[in-house]
Amino acid sequence: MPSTTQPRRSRPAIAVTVGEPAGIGPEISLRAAWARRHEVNCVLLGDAAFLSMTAAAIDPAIRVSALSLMAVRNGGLPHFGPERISVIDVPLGAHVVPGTLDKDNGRAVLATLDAAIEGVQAGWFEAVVTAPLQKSTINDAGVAFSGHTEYFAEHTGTDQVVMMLAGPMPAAFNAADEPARQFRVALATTHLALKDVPAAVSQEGLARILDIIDHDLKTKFGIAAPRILVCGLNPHAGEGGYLGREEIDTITPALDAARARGIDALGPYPADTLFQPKYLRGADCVLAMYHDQGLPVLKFATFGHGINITLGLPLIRTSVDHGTALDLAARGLGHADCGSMDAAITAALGMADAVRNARPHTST
Ligand SMILES: NC(=O)C1=CN([C@@H]2O[C@H](COP(=O)(O)OP(=O)(O)OC[C@H]3O[C@@H](n4cnc5c(N)ncnc54)[C@H](O)[C@@H]3O)[C@@H](O)[C@H]2O)C=CC1
Ligand SMILES: NCC(=O)COP(=O)(O)O
Repeated sequence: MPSTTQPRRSRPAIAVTVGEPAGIGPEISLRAAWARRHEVNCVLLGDAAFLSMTAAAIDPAIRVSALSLMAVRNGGLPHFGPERISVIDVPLGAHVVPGTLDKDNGRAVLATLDAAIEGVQAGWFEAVVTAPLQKSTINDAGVAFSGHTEYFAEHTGTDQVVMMLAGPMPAAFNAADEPARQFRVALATTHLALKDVPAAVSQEGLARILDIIDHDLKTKFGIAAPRILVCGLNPHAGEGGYLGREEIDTITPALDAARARGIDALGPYPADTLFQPKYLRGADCVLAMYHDQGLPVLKFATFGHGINITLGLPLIRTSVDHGTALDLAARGLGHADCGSMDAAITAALGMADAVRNARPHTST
């Protein structure tokens, strides 16, 4: 069966969940969807009346068309042109005061995630991009929730996913003759109290995480032979066992086993000295053991242009590298930077292309 590169659909449809309504998510979603409308059909999932009002306040030229979820279920996604942004209406529970959280809106935020998953599974969307939500508000609404990453895993029946953030590699970390590269940091554990991290790092878990990173970098990012550098858990990667034994008992055996399966994974490296050009030049991804071991470094280098990607899902999900920025939302529209949302949309399109091109098809 011949396999040829499949052209991108002229205007692919992706779902954009607008996140916490009192934060900057609705604004950056509308701005990015409007700015990119000729290239991509960003279908917003949120409260249509609230988004129409917000759109009018951002720019009266923005046109919004409300769709009911039921109508899309029955008739599919209508093929509107780029002169308007489609919004699938997921009504909020309470009036929105920018910058002020209201737990009565928590469940509606979750309902946008459910609609996005349904839409990808039904073939309406090629990918999902999520604007930031407030994890505490969902919990205040009575739903135990630790993040999109875990929610998408659970609601797609996926046992193991990997959170990876990525952004442009700082110029100083590139050789002069080298093309621009991405700086990627994946996490072995996600939203977990620090005291629970050591017990959550296991040989079996690391095996699955390394397999997912290797697989997804190949299939969704087109990297033929990904090299993954792995951090230790303890200071100085355990200092030969004197500062902790996880490197000896867990991480090193997991890396030996991964290499035996053909995965190019090296380490464990002391995390405090790994993030320097000498190591990063040859790496496609760094695997950190926990959230605040890897993400401060990545965000220091790329904040505002970085993205968050969930690897291992049966769908494409990208997100911004920042949170709800309630402080900015409280000040009114026009203060939030859209760079990360824009990058998340670009990445989702690129991943959708890679997946489409990897699929064998017969020319007719
Ligand atoms: N993907 C998601 O849903 C994410 C959600 N969060 C949630 O966001 C909430 C707030 O988190 P924080 O730690 O306060 O981080 P935050 O990213 O909301 O804010 C940190 C600082 O960065 C600034 N900032 C953030 N985004 C910006 C933008 N687009 N343009 C300009 N400045 C920006 C804010 O004004 C603030 O000073 C938490 O509930 C957290 O769980 C955090 C990260 C990702
Ligand atoms: N620091 C990243 C973050 O908190 C985003 O989490 P998620 O909601 O994408 O799972």
